[in-house]
Amino acid sequence: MKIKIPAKVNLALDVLNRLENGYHELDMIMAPVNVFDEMEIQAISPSKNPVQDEISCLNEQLPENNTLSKALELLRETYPIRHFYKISLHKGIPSQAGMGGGSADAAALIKAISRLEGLNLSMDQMQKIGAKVGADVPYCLLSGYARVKGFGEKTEPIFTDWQIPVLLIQPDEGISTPECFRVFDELEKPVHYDVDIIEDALIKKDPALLYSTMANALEEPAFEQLPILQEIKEEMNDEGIVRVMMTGSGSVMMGFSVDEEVLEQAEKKLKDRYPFVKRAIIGLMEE
Ligand SMILES: C[C@](O)(CO)[C@H](O)COP(=O)(O)OP(=O)(O)OC[C@H]1O[C@@H](n2ccc(N)nc2=O)[C@H](O)[C@@H]1O
Ligand SMILES: Nc1ncnc2c1ncn2[C@@H]1O[C@H](COP(=O)(O)OP(=O)(O)OP(=O)(O)O)[C@@H](O)[C@H]1O
Repeated sequence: MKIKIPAKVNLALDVLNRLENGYHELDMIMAPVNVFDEMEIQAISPSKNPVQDEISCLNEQLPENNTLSKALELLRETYPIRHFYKISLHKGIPSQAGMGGGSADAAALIKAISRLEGLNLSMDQMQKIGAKVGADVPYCLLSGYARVKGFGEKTEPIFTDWQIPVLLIQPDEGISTPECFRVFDELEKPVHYDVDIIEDALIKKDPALLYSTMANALEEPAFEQLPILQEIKEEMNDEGIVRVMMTGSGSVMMGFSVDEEVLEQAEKKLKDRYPFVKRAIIGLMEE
């Protein structure tokens, strides 16, 4: 089975509270974007007497304890899984980017194993497993536009078919999510945002309202850690891009303009300056 796995971006991220376990209570709007990982999953024939799953990534080094091995381990602890699997991943979603790459891979694998093993797991069952792998996995299982709360486990679909052009730029350096939250916790006056109004802008498909209200509370701590993000924001503004915001805990910056030509020109100008510069469509899950 071959699967194309879309990334996500955040159109809103408010941090409400620090929870006792060190995690944070969030209020977010997530959306799919047409940047993909590719994954091939095959059951290993019992005639080969397999003793474990074989997970490989063709174009990047994955840590031993990655989101795919974690998802498989949790599935095996909870459900009767009859086969071992050979899984080959090709990463197209940048890492430490705020685009949920590792979480999206885990979500796709949970869905695939449910089908291949005939488990027919419900969304709720899959999200319970997913939440133990990572905070973004429940959203990635749901997919589409969604309001996401709690530490990431409470997901509600947002019904809009808006397709929003965006220019994505990541510098050489990524940002570690725990490190970004650590710096957030040290901020003297964290700012809060009205996420309802951002959701309203999406439902109304109103670019002016969206661009003027969208917000990410992790931008300030991320800019403290990685000042080049502020420079990228200014460079994108200089190219005529009206609104620039970071996704998730960074380090990808998103540039918005209703004039796609502006995004195209900016992409041409900046593509040799940074390792990841890509025009994409938010809301689109196919190529
Ligand atoms: C901030 C976001 O990037 C927004 O999409 C995500 O919610 C983070 O999702 P993720 O990378 O799947 O997160 P996890 O792998 O579960 O957690 C990584 C680390 O991020 C911090 N973390 C994550 C989610 C959350 N609600 N509160 C947190 O404080 C914790 O320090 C945690 O150890
Ligand atoms: N399947 C995976 N794909 C990529 N990285 C993985 C995977 N599993 C574990 N990792 C590790 O997790 C780190 C961050 O992964 P990922 O790309 O998902 O981060 P992110 O962009 O910060 O995600 P998020 O938007 O959820 O915060 C990587 O640097 C890598 O070491």
